[in-house]
Amino acid sequence: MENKDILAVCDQLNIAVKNHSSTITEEEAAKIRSAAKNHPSSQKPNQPNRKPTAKDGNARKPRPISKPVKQDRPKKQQILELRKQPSKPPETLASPPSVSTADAPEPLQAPKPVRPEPTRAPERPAAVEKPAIKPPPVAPAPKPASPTLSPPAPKAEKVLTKPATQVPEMVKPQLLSKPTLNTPPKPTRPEEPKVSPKPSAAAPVVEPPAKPVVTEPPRPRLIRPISITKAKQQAEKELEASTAKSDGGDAAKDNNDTTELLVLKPPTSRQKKDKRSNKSDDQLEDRPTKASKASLKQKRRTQKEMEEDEDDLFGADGANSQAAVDVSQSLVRPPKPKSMKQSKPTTVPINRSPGPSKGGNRRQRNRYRQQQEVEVERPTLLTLTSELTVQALAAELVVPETEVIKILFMKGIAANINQVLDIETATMVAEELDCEVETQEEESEARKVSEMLDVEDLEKLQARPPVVTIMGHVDHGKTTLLDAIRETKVAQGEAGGITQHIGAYHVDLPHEDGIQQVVFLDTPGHEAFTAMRARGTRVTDIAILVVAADDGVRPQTLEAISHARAAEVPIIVAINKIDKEGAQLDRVRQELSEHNLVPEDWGGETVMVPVSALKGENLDTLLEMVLLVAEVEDLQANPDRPAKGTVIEAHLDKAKGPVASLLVQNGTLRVGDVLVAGSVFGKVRAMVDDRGARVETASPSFAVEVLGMSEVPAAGEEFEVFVDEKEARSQAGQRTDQQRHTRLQQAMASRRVSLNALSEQAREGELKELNLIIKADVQGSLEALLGSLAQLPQNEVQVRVLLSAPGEISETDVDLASASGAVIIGFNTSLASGARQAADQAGVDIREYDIIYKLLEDIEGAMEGLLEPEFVEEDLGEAEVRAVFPVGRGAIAGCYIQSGKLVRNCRIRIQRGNDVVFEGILDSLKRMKDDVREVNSGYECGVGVDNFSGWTEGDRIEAYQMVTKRRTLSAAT
Ligand SMILES: Nc1nc2c(ncn2[C@@H]2O[C@H](COP(=O)(O)OP(=O)(O)OP(=O)(O)O)[C@@H](O)[C@H]2O)c(=O)[nH]1
Repeated sequence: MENKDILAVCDQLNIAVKNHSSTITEEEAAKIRSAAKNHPSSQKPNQPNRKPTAKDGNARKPRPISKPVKQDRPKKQQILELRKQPSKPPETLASPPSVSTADAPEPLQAPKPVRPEPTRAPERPAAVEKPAIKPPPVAPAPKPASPTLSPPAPKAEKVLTKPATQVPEMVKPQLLSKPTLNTPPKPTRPEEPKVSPKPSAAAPVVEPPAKPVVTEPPRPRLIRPISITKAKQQAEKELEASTAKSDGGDAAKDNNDTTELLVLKPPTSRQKKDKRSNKSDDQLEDRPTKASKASLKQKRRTQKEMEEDEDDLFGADGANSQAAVDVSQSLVRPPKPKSMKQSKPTTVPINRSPGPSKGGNRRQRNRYRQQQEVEVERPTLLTLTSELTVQALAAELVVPETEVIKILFMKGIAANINQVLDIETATMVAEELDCEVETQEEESEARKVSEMLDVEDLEKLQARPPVVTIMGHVDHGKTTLLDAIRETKVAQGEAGGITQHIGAYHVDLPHEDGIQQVVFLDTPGHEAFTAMRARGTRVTDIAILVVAADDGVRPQTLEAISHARAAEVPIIVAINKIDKEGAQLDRVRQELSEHNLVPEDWGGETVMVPVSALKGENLDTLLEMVLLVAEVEDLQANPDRPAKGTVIEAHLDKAKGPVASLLVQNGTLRVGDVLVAGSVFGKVRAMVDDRGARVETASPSFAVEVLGMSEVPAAGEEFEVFVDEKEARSQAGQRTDQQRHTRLQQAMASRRVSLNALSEQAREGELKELNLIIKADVQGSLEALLGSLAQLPQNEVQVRVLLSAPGEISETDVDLASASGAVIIGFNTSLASGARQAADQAGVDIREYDIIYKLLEDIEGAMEGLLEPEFVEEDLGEAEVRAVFPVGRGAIAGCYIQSGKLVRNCRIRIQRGNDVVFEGILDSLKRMKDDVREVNSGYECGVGVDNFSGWTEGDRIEAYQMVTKRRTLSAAT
């Protein structure tokens, strides 16, 4: 029977077969056999239904043989053949016996009869396809189907399997060309085409979660021939159904095609990874639909077409494709050589994208490493505000503690990591590590420390008088100028003629038909008062720089300029002493210009007024300028609030107790106000203005002397009025504790200076200390003194100030001095009762001074007294040897003393020509025959030396003695 007849029989018997290659069971075969016996076709004589072709060739001969046996044998032969197939590749498997007989005649010649029908095989595909569509859908095989279960029709298989195996090659371009590929469901499950045949499967394209789906590797079973075949069938159905649809539909199909092809690509390791993490069953559900369509499309497209697409991808549609490449490359790593080449560059941006990629991790590591490197960078500038431990310093300098300890050790300082270093020592260490150090005090000294105005004040601001500071070099006439302005003679009353502490004076100036107040701060011009001047600048609004016309710009002039600039206040230059003969105005202007103070006359911006303070010349112009600049500055404050300001000066008055000069910078200070200045609590008992008049209030820019402070506050401290007394007290208490702690640290630091910074000298016994207790009238004087002392050379003798405080010298101070071997220095202060007596009893030296120069001189003297004296040669005389007298084993030199004298037991040097032949002690000196102690010049004498007898006439004797000589501090330096 012919195959189609057999298939017809199968159809009748309801045996599910697709074509002649389909596998049937033994039972089904038996049924078919019995049915076939009755089939009409089996009754007909078997005749070939076509003419033998050339291809058939020699098949003619066996035909007669095959005829007789054909009816008996075909079934068995078919089964036998089928059993051999499973192990063969699909193509081989796909060749059923009937087909193989067409190509190879040998089986036909076998003893078992075979029908010659194989020659009709070429016509079969059409017949095969029909039944392939008709059969009910086969349920998806749960396991990979063995080829024996569903050998495909030879032709159909060739069409399908080839593209299937080539898919990875052809797919890539498609994949790359369409971003929609992000969502391709797997078409490799053709068993489920009907589940979701929607072409809209492309929609998920935009959904990021769909991406991982794309990356899913196709399962091995998905490329089973049977699956593809079924997919094809299903796809054909769908094609038929959709041929009438619109172009849009086609487009959708195209998309699906792409997705279909995509999935067939071999998975990459990353895809596998992604799959593990992202895959979901739901996503898998969608695949069959797309797969079926893809299969269909695949069938319709030739490889050539694919390649054309690929070309298009990287051609006309460059932009889009590029984007697609970016996406898809991250998803799949297709092994496709051609497209790989094209897509290589596009992998770069993907690698750059943030994420947990290896590249990203490396970048993170690099960033971390860079951070590490940044952290390791050492600072080049260090700001030190207070002493600190070795550990803290090491941290600041970003070095190991051992490094700091090593540096200290090399300097002769043994320290551990908890050792506290003073700023000086810390600076030394930092400089060793090439790090500059600046101390906070230096930086902030001249700055306006805190803003006096609060936000609430802004609505109630009123004009206030300017606070003017007069600055300049020593003796350039600051006090005289101020004196001239306020028409008093302050300068004459000052000790030593020098201003020694800040004074604040109010001056009423006629201005625009009224009176304008100006507050002047008279700051000292001596170098020692630098700190105080800086403080003066800190509260000032305008600086008057006094420069003597006959002296020009001097070091402290420059210093004053820098302070004014640091405080950002305008500078008015008063060129003083223009009445003097040596006055050179232009020279002063020139010198100032070199320091960026260019006079207005020369096109600059600095107001310069030539004046004579002594003669009162041109002072009006100067004051006019002050008011003008003040106007421009628009100085304001809020008088309707509790006062806030700065302590200008403070001292202890025997009768009045602590007295503080306060400059009110904002608000109004009233008698009865409770205030805290620094750490000092106070309740204003009385207020006195600069003219000695009692006042009840002090408005902004007013300076008053306040009584009622509990202690002497430090000059330069800010003060603030508190509404609540309790709060004020607690605030003061807190600050006191803080200060006590700081003082303690300073005391420790003072001791450490001698122990640490100078430990090397101390070890060698060279270090001496001069312990001092300094009491002064006011805080400002103390600072000036301490500043001056600090400038004394202390490399061999160290000045240690054990105590410095304003007030009179008390018995307690004497006790302290006695215990520590200190000298008490009193500056502008007096002795408390009993102090002198106590000092006499304890043998304590109390020195009192009212001029700073004298004080410093004495201290220098005391320090020099502590210096180790030096031994120096002192020449005694010279003698010439004129005769040599042998005496026993030795010899006596007969000499003539040419200068000075020779003294017995003095040191002598015997010179012969330019050589020194002996150096030692002159043991015997005789005049005539008598031993004498010394012989003067012009006389002859006999000289004997125990260890030397090799005299020669003409030798010269130099006599000298070693004496100690007191050293000066400058020499010691
Ligand atoms: N010829 C002349 N001498 C003046 C003038 N102004 C000041 N002097 C003199 O210069 C000297 C110093 O004057 P002071 O006012 O004490 O100078 P200072 O700058 O305040 O000095 P310190 O307080 O030490 O900083 C005094 O002898 C003054 O008489 C002036 O305009 N002309």
